[in-house]
Amino acid sequence: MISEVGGEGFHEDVVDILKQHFHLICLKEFLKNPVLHGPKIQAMLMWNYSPAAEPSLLSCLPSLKVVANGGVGIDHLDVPYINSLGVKVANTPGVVSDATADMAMALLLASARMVVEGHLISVDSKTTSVPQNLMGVEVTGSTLGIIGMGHIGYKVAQRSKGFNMRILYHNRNRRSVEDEQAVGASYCEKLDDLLNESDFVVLVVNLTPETTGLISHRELSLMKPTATLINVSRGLVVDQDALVKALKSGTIRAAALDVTHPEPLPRDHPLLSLPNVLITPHTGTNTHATIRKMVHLMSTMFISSQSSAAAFKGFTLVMPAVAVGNVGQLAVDLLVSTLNMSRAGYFHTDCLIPMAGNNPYASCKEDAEELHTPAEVYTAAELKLAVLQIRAPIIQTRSKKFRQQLVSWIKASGFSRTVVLSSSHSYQRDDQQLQGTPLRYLITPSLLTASADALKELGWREMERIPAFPGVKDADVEPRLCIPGGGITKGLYTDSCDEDLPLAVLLLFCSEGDNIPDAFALVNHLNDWLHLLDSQSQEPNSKWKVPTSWSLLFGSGIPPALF
Ligand SMILES: O=CC(=O)O
Repeated sequence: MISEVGGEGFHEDVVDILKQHFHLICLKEFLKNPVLHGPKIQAMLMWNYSPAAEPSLLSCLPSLKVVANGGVGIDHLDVPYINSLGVKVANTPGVVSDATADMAMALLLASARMVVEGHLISVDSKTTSVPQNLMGVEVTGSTLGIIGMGHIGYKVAQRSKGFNMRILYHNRNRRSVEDEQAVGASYCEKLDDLLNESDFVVLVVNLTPETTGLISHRELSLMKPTATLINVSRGLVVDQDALVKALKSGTIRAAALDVTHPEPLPRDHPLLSLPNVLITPHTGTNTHATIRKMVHLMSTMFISSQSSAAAFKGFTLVMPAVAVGNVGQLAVDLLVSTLNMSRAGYFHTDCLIPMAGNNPYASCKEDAEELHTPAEVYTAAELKLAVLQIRAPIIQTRSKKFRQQLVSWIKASGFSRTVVLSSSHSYQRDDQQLQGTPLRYLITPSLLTASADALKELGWREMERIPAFPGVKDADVEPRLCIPGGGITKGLYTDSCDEDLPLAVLLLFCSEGDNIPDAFALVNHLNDWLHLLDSQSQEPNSKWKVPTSWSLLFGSGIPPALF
């Protein structure tokens, strides 16, 4: 259920994504016959705070499983109450961060340089001369105080570094020294110090009981009279009456707000008539690219391995086989990291050794604390690409079951093709496999039809079938496919042939050891086919972004002092 298409609901531009995944019903339609529709609704997708997840509505939705919020802030949701109904709450972190940080910078710059005032003068029919007294304040080299150094706050810092700003931040937890150094930010344990010293104060906190009214009379009075307050978090973080007073009396220079309380403000609200306020209507995430990412994340988080909905219709799936040197997994790591893929969900299976760990692609401490599991699905919607990363060994006796689960999920999800990245023991190569490239492919008949031309152009080499008894050419016995060390590769390929599944295997002969160069070789090979990264680079490996977790790949090594 959604509130509506257009108006205050989901933008027309994203409805195609929703329709790919759901049978949509709008609130108005639902309300015409709640008894009929109620039991069918499994997900409520909120946009712009609606439909409101109120008891009167939720009680009509006995089959509801998830309330998914478009946006990261869920302060408008009573999460314990919703959970008590057996309903999960989801939001869209990560994908909103860039656009929101951009908005913070837009407000900061516009307020500092009086962009809106300048525009109004420029288009005013009475303007006859260029005003000399429209004076802004300098951004470059000034001091920025970021309150809330989460994902978005950190991105504000990254941007401000380019303006040569001195960056202070206040956060519940101090970030790592590496995070601080990367953007040149200094931690202010005391909020008061940050307020005292900053020329621009940006609010990027979540709204919680602790942050409600965080900026009130006392805090504003600590700020410089030349300072600007920028708010991209929630209106209630600022005591608006105190802000009106501070702006009127010159306690601070100006405020630039993407958020207010309420939204929009009553038309006679004093903030609206102050000359030193810039207000935008909570449009921090409003870019076509970002709303599509948000909606895609909201949609794909529901996909279950049991689901029969073709959730990834037309997508290419790339997945590793857990094989020699984990080359496939490392190659998939490079894809997720470089393409900045979003985690869309988990592949639920009882066939992998259970494990959990930190986020392997974390770019900051906060991200690193996210828990990750052995089989996760990531997507890059624009590229119609999904990957299933597998991080644990398959339980030996469950290999067949795992393959069956994979095949049925791949089929149900509607992938147009699957590419398995794999490897095989170098030392077990057959004579004919010893020369030339160590890269091989396999392709199922149903994918061959679609890819024959591409393969011809690539000039790739197919994995050779080898005689059943090495050295003995027995015409009665068909040569066999043999992938030593390849894990489920052979089984998955054979199952896919039987099931008519469009699947290719790209594999590399290699040995256990430092398999990073092998991973680059395999992912570059994949890229030659799929053109996921087109950047021309002299050094083919440098176009890939190495995930942070790779620094832990080989332990801490042998102490150099030994040599
Ligand atoms: O306000 C925007 C969000 O919560 O993502």
